[in-house]
Amino acid sequence: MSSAQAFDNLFKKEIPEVYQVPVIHQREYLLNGELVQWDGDVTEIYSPVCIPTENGLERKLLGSIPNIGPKEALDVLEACVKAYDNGLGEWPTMSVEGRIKCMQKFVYLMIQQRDLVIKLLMWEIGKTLPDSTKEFDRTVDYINQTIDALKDLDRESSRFQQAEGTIAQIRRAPLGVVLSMGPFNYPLNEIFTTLIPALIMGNTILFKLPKHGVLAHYPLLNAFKEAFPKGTVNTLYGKGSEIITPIMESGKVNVLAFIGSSKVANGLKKLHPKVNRLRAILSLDAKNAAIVTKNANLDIAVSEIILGSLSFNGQRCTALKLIFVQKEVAEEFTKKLSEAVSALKGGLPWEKDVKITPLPEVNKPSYLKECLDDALSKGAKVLNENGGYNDASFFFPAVVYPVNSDMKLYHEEQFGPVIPVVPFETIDEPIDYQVNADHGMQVSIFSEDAMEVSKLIDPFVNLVSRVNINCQAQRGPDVFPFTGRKDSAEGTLSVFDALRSFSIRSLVAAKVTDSNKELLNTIVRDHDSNFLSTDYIF
Ligand SMILES: O=C[C@H](O)COP(=O)(O)O
Repeated sequence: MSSAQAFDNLFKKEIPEVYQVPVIHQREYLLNGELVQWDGDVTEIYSPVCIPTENGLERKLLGSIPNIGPKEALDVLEACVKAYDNGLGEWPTMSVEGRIKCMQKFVYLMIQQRDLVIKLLMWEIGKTLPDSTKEFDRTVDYINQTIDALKDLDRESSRFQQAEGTIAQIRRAPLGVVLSMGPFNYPLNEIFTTLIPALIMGNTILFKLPKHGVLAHYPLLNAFKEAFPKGTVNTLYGKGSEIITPIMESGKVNVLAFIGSSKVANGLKKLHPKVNRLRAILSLDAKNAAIVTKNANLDIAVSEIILGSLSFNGQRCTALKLIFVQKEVAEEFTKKLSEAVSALKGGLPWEKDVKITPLPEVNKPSYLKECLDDALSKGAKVLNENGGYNDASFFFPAVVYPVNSDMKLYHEEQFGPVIPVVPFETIDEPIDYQVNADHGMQVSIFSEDAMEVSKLIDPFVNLVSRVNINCQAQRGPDVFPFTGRKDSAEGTLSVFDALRSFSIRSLVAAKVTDSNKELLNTIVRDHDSNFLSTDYIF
């Protein structure tokens, strides 16, 4: 069967009614608790799912969003600054209990929109039905876990610490205005891993919507409006260079919460006139390696590497983007890997058992082809059937072998369905790769030999922020810390860490005297009667 025949009908099938979504021409943005109507420029939003037209395959129009300008963006910023009011606003001074109640209302309203958001995720970013469903449900779980973690943190804050004749209560205070921006690959889940903890800690939020996955947030706009006090969450739509530049230049953003490339993150930080006053929580570049030694169980390695390299078509920062295989097992491994990749089903996001779907980034297929051409011209081959087949937004995964350090695929973060495989003789080679890389997020080591694994863990725990043994790389479970070294991250996210990242410890301290002990116990009881704690130090 030729490639063209294999995927001939990919975009020509009837789309079941149950997966259809309405065209959404959004004209509102959230400013100071109101859904303000926009009648200026708009940006049209297209799906990676194409439809046949007389001009050939064309991305389906899903709707449009406001394209606000710098003036409106600065109004949105001012609403955020005003709602924070130097930490004296309604939201930053609200009790923890009050903030939790607002967040619970938000979750309740969000869940009402579950079906529509899941469908929009499939249409807008091409994520499969199981993965879109998981993204939504994981986000709800994340918010609920965050609420529980905040209760724990608040209990901690109620206790006093005593040292050298001083007693102190260590409280967690908000930081100010948080600009939250994130990528298309987890437009809901990953953006909420900064937005939600920042919000619940009492900060006010400027939410810049992602380029793809923006309409999936439309059904949630009203939930933000209804659940939180005016000005607590405000939304921004438009070109980053036009609207984010003046916002950063104003110097009024206290925290930049950004998930994307280190180049953009550094550019944004530089715009701030007092960068020492800016906290940055960043999740950035990564080209995570897998290392398959001659002692690996190759079947486990293959199935985990397929998950790691090709889940959501490889469009994950945690994806395995370079596979090192020891020469003794390279032939057997690449054979098993390319057979397994050839068997993956390509299709539309809602189709049963489909693993490979159309890509939202318009230029991605041509970029991937460029990477393949570069590798092929330098002696590599595509090993699997249909590898690199491309039609409009669809690109079937390619296993490329043997890759070496002269090729783009060795260095660049492909963020797409291409698996470069590098043969190695001694373990020094993958270690050198990681030492010389500008990033350091995760590695996956495949070996059944405990001594070998043990020897490999030691260098890698100092080079990356997570070493996976006989499994793919990933961010979750969300209670685990998620960070990276070098250009991969700044700060740490996780259910627990994020609450700390988006707050600052603020002490209430006093000399230890009988009268102060009495005073402080009263303060703690007052705080606890408000809410949670039952433990006292005295
Ligand atoms: O794109 C980066 C995400 O943090 C990956 O998350 P994940 O490992 O849960 O797919």
